Amino acid sequence: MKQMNHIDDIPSTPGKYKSPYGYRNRWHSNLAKLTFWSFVLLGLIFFFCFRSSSSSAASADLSRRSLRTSSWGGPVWEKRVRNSARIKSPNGMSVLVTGAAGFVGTHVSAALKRRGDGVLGLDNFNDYYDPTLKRARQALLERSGIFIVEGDINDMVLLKKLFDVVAFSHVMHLAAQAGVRYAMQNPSSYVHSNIAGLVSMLEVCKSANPQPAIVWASSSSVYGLNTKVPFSEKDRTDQPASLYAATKKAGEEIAHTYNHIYGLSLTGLRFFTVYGPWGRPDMAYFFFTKDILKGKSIPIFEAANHGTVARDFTYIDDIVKGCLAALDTAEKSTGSGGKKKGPAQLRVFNLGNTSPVPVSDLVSILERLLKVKAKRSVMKLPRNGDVQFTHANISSARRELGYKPSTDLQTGLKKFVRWYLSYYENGKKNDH
Ligand SMILES: O=C(O)[C@H]1O[C@H](OP(=O)(O)OP(=O)(O)OC[C@H]2O[C@@H](n3ccc(=O)[nH]c3=O)[C@H](O)[C@@H]2O)[C@H](O)[C@@H](O)[C@H]1O
Repeated sequence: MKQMNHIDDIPSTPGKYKSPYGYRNRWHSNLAKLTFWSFVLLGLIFFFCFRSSSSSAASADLSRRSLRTSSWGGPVWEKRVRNSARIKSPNGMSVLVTGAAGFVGTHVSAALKRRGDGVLGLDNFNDYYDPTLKRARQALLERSGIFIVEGDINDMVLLKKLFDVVAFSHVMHLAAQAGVRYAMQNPSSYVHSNIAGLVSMLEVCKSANPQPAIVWASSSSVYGLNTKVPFSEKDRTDQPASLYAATKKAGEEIAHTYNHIYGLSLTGLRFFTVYGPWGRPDMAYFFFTKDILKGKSIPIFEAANHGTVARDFTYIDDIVKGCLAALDTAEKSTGSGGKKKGPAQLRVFNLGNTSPVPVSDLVSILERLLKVKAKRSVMKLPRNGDVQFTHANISSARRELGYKPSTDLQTGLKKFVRWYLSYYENGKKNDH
């Protein structure tokens, strides 16, 4: 009975249990609770440690993959690097060209090599557009003795190694995430390449001994919503219309900082819609050609009230001349051991053609060259970063670089179409 009573005495609400043994029983119950919660806590600690270590491994893996650096190093690799960067002409320079498998990078590298400069390429061969085109450009450069190291500009260990092996006098920094409209799809790739990548490059350059002079690709897009034409370097550039433009503008400010603090010689080139053979398949003139030939309709943008959309299309050979002149006139950086020793050169130039052409005229030229009528689908300029027109004032580049563009759109597109047909049609490559 007593037992029954005892069992009956256990209340449904434990806190209300009045133990006849008072303190001792409460102590036992507290100990049990403490042990239970300690196990729970330990379990949670283990769970979170495991989770965070596996997620940090995942993010490290992600960052490793995003660096896209293939294996490098060793005596054979170093010999290839040195040979490629070896200067062959008396007053030549040794140039590290980033983005060497890109459109402008390939042409600039080939032109430097032709005149006897030492050239080493660096490229991550990402798949923003068909990598087989980049590989074909690489093969082209290899035939003229240019080695392209496969790696990302964010890989500072690799960059430092390149400067350990070769004392580059110049860096032609063309590696970037290009394209105005793609910035809405993949914003972080613009931050990764155009901001973080630029900073990694400048960090390594500032510590290099000797510091190289740097020429790098900015963009006409920095003029953004500026309406004063033609665009002059003195015009405002604080109204970018796309994230791409904003990252290029940020690059110009970053260049100012590294020039100011470390004495790096820096020249930014604002390219205006560069086109030509071996071009970029994401650009309008390129995919218009492909789609006209396939009989597909092409979207031609127009501004409000049927306003004309126009670009100051600039032919690649003119751009290459501008790039080489910028390298040739670049003064030495003034710092050493990461410290500034005196004021250094800081420049920015427009490299355009000074004659904007409406996009509809570009299509008419392509129709004549391809002998195929385009299926035009005129549509409103989408609000995804495009500006209505660009027009370069090039008097500064003319004065200081001797820059004189000489190829009109008709002539340049003729050369592009000839290349396009031989590359894709005769070569039967259609994966682009
Ligand atoms: O100067 C620059 O700094 C930039 O130049 C280039 O940008 P953009 O001038 O925008 O070239 P691109 O896309 O070929 O469009 C050409 C024209 O076709 C129009 N366009 C475009 C696409 C379309 O479907 N229809 C159309 O009418 C479009 O509205 C535009 O009027 C580089 O890509 C960029 O990386 C950057 O370097």
